[in-house]
Amino acid sequence: AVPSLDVDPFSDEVLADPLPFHEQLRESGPLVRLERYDIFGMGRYEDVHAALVDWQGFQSSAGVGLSNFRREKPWRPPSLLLETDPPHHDAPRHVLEPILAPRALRSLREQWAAAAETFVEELLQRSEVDAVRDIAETFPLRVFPDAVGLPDEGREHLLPYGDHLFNAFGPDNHLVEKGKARIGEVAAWVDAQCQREVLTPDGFGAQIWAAADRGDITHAQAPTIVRSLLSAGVDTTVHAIAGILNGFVSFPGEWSVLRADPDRARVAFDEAIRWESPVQTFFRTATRDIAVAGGVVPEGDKILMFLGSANRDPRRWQDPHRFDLGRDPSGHVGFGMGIHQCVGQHVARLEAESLLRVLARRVERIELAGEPRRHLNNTMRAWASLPVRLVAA
Ligand code: HEM
Ligand SMILES: CC(C)Cc1ccc(C(=O)O)cc1
Repeated sequence: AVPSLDVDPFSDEVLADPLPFHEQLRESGPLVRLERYDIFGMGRYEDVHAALVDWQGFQSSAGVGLSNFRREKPWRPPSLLLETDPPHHDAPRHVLEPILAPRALRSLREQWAAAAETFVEELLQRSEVDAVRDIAETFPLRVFPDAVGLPDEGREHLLPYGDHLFNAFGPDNHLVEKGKARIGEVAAWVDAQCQREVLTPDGFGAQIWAAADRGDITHAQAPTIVRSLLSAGVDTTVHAIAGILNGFVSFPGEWSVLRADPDRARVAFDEAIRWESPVQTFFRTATRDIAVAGGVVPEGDKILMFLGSANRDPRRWQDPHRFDLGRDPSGHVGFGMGIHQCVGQHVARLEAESLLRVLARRVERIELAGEPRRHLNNTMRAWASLPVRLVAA
């Protein structure tokens, strides 16, 4: 029989420190019933990986949150990538892939390297900063909206939009409630930025509209695909960069490793995604009674995949809790896996790498300078504050 746990994975206590629950989940078995929400949970790398790559058995079009779109109306029109399955998923994905591919980001590499130099120069005017507010939130919000092609005003809507979106993948708890008051106005602003006339002619957004002109997607689909960039591309990178800095603060020896070899900035990013897993969880829905390791998931049931747990599963990773630039982090599921694997991961990597290379050259040591504070979110592993001292090289 499938073992069951009565723990609430979306409780403040588990969201603040999920590691004990992840251990309990992995040790209970490959498939576990989470009674609190009448769903299944998977915490081991092998089983999460298997479910992620089996898009026929575990679908996305019923929603990747707790809410089943077959039974409840989504709070916003579904994404044409995240919340679709083949064949509907194919065209939007094939439009975004070349726009966000490494070779398409070459000009951004130079622009973001220069932006990082300017940013770090400003940063080093102060010796103590908050790594969340002054680094992780500031740099991405300075470079990414420009790359999409957004106008300057109103960008303060982006973080609240993402925060509510990621909360809304979970149950309707106090975290979702707190976003409801403003989300109407915030979502209206985001939707307005996806219209062709507000986007600059050379950004990712304009390239999506150009794909509609070519007939690769319809003009009706274009704004929702632009919305995907604004939904997935901000809070994720902000919390990932905060997570990387937390990694270096928690394992100071690793900063010396990076300074000795700045080319390690790329592997540092992926090791940080594995270790922190900014996107901790999301769901799939069984398309039929499906036999998996540990039991059968009935058709229509939701499966919650714990990426953060899979990325620290001792069955897959040696010394999993150690942030280690010497390790090969490839294969981590922090960007998902399979046909929905993060299409923006190269943009995220470039953002982090641009920043890390300059910090590694200009900053000799990053030290904790106060009590870190968690930012709770149903899906994201995030910091509210991370006071640090930057010792200039
Ligand atoms: C460190 C930063 C990021 C993390 C951790 C992250 C994580 C993820 C994960 C786990 C998925 C898979 C979702 C699923 O399988 O249901 C995903 C999908 C996606 N991501 Fe990212 N992401 C990041 C940055 C970005 C950026 C910068 C963009 C846009 C430029 C982006 C756009 C997308 C889109 C559009 C999808 C849906 C892909 C599909 O369904 O085919 N992400 N991301
Ligand atoms: C980890 C994923 C849930 C992040 C994400 C959010 C939103 C979208 C979209 O297409 O709106 C895509 C990906």
